[in-house]
Amino acid sequence: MNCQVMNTSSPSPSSSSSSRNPIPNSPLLLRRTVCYSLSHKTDRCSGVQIGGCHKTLHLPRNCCVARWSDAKRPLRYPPQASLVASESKGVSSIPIVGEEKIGVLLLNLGGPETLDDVQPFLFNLFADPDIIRLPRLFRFLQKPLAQFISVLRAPKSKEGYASIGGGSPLRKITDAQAEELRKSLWAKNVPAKVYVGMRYWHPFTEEAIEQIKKDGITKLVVLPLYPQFSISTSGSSLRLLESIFREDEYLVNMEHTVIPSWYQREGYIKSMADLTEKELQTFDNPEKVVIFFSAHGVPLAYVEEAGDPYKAEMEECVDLIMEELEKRKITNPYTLAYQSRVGPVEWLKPYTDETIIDLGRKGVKSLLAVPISFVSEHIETLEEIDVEYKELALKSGIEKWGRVPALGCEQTFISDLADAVIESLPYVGAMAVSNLEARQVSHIGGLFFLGIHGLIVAKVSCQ
Ligand SMILES: C=CC1=C(C)c2cc3[nH]c(cc4nc(cc5[nH]c(cc1n2)c(C)c5CCC(=O)O)C(CCC(=O)O)=C4C)c(C)c3C=C
Ligand SMILES: [Fe+2]
Repeated sequence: MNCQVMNTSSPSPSSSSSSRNPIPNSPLLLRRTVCYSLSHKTDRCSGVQIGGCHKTLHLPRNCCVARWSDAKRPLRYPPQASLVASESKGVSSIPIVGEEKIGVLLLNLGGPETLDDVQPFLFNLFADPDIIRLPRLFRFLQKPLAQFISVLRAPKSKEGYASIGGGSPLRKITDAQAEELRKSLWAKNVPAKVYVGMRYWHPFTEEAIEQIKKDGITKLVVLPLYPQFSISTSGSSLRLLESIFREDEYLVNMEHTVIPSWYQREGYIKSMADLTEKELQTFDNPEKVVIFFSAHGVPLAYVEEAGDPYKAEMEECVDLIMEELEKRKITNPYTLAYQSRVGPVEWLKPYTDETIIDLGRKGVKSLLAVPISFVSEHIETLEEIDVEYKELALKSGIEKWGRVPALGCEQTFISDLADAVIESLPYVGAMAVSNLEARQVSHIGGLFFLGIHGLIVAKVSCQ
């Protein structure tokens, strides 16, 4: 087993928010330091110890975690391996690099494809202990509770899905992203096969894993399609993967790298800034538009009690996009709020609906909504933002409403995801043509070895 450990301590991103223009008296985004610096590592591959947090982790030997926070660190390339495609560059051929067969597993939430799927989809979601977190003693209630809540919520959910065409577009879009990512990897001389594994609907993660085994993949890059990490999204999918891996001899011995979050990547930030800049031009007075970042919420206890880094990552992400816009002389006022709350508990604040009303009251006339936690269109962009929040905004005195589209298959974004994959493959990274090489930046993504569970614990315990 070849292991490599790099110091990935993550410096706070430089910023200049003082010169920007957050909205007065509204929830502002001035925080810029993110914790979970998994920074002091011992250089061992088996039972890796990670200090710097208040917990020590003992982790399996064949899993790496790639972080993207320190793009200026010296590059350490392991010995080069030659890239050989197994067959012609066809979709169906299984990629081989040297002796390796490379796979990329994209993780996403999944969505009901028909209205009949809605209730069973909701059951799967609410049966997840990372979505409804019950005390250990009450875990036996998880499934009955999931059944009860899913039946209760189904009519409202169905109405939403009916209004966007009778089902979620998430599968189609994720499949298209997978195909574009595959093409981009091949174009960069990394012949990899790309799989999609959904958490709550088809194609389930278990199905993707079966295919990965059938294909004899030897190196796997796990890439959640959530830019920011949350216990409820990437965390849940990684926890599931961990349990699947633990019980399977093939998987236990397969090298795999996890990319836990990637909101700091230049390509992602640039793509978000590009789309925002373009949409601002559709307003009569672009400089007067309030840029309204709307992220999916999580219950407050996730952040305050369980240590979910989601809020910190979201705030840093917004800062990075605004910094990029500022470089382009775009210094609009902006704010961040959280949408899509479910149930009676308190969620991350400020809430999107309350913030819209507040902005209307303060005399804001033009608003550009930027969906920030999603990379695909789905019910929360197409229905909640485009219909519900737009209607609320217009009622609240906002006259001009715009919305930045989700990234989907946007080219810079997909190419950057491909680079993220390449940089997480040490033996491929040396040979592949990623933008990183073109920029002559010394960095392979900061690899360190960590188990998936360790990752979740580490992410959470370092808050
Ligand atoms: C960053 C993204 C997301 C976070 C964080 C998240 C947390 C979270 N969600 C629920 C409850 C529901 N989510 C639903 C759908 C849904 N959620 C996300 C993303 C995040 N969820 C996506 C991409 C989707 C799929 C949309 C689609 O097109 O199908 C739903 C179902 C829809 C509805 O009825 O509103 C529920 C319910 C909780 C409780 C939670 C954090 C604990
Ligand atoms: Fe959700």
